[in-house]
Amino acid sequence: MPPILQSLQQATKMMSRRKVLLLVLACSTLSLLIHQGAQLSWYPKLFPLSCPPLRESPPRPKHTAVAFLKTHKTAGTTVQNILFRFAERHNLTVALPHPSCEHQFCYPRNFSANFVHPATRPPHVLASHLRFDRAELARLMPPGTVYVTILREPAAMFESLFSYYNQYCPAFRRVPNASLEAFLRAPEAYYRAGEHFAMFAHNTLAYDLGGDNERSPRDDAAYLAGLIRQVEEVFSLVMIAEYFDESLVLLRRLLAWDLDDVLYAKLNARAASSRLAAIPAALARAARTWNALDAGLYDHFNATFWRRVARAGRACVEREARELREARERLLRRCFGAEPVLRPAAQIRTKQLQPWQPSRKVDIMGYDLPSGGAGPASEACLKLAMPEVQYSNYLLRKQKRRGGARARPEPALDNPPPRPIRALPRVPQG
Ligand SMILES: Nc1ncnc2c1ncn2[C@@H]1O[C@H](COP(=O)(O)OS(=O)(=O)O)[C@@H](OP(=O)(O)O)[C@H]1O
Repeated sequence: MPPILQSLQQATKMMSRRKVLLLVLACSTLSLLIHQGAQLSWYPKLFPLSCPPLRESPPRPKHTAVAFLKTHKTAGTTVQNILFRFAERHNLTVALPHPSCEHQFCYPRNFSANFVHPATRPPHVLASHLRFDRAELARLMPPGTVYVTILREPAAMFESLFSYYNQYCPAFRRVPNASLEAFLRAPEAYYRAGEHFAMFAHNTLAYDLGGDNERSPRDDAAYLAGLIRQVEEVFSLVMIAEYFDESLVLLRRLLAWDLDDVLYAKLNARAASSRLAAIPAALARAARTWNALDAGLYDHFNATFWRRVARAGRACVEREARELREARERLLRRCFGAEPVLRPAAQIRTKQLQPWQPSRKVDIMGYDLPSGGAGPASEACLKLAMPEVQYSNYLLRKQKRRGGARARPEPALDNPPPRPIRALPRVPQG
């Protein structure tokens, strides 16, 4: 036996059984603390990898001035729904588009504060689609507004855009058999910069962020770097759709909200039959090459996201994300029955919960309330699963009533935009 083991054996013999037991107990407690991140006040100082306690003392007040840039096909509707419900619970004003902008702030035009319905000004919260314009948002939002947004892996996002906007975007309509592969094999054959809704077919993230979606980082690396810098200057948090729960943990910490404030139901998801089960690697590469600006933005902010998670303490963020998932599952069961399922619009009886369907070829799923649902709990459940169009209309009506704007006719916009995509749910069959 090596000498070191011999001396260890001797030392052990010298200790009483009780001391050994105490040592084992102390080691296990220490290991448990490291893995579970127990919320003891001395814990963060002792283990710098952990995160600050859940309950801050003295508690920071919840931050209520929030502008969420709702980028396209990035889980933005789910985030918007969280913000709408938070605003309602805390009696906050939500900026909503003028009716001639439909439920978007006249996208794809650059945002203007004039697109905001007067009955929804001055707002605390803004969360509807728009093309980012820093100065115009600063004109509208109160000082101290926290700006947040969300990005999604560009190949997955492009597959979603291609399917969702297939009937609206001319670049996609030209492609034979609505084949994503055919488009990505020769995008230039179908794409015309500057035509209607072209931004849904090329670097949509960059466009939504107010950038020039026709720039190529291959020819102009400085442009991407500049766009990243501008985003970093304004946005306090860039969430990542693939890590949605972790993103919400960072969001609720940034805003000093409770975990309950960020519970959600997944909204605007396509049915499995309307999506590619997996994007082949070659197709994903082609999607990233075509959307190189978006790929550069995503790669950068995905990296900064994980640096942020590390700063908050990865174990802590994961633990909170787990708590969030558990609380969310309990809430979904309470609202939508023992086995809550996403259903196609045709199977949703509650009209307010039928999601808008972009075409006959794409099914967007939603939840339904169990029959006979009534009372205040079901009101909260209704809002939890309410699609964007219905929730925006509901909030506008409510805020107009609150502002006493009922009797007045809608003010006209000076320069009304072309009508955006029709925002009506497809009539359910049967
Ligand atoms: N929580 C959560 N986590 C991950 N992904 C989610 C989540 N909620 C929604 N989604 C997916 O986001 C897609 C819809 O995005 P948006 O709501 O931003 O679309 S829209 O631009 O408002 O039409 C849509 O993607 P596809 O199904 O691939 O189309 C949703 O499935």
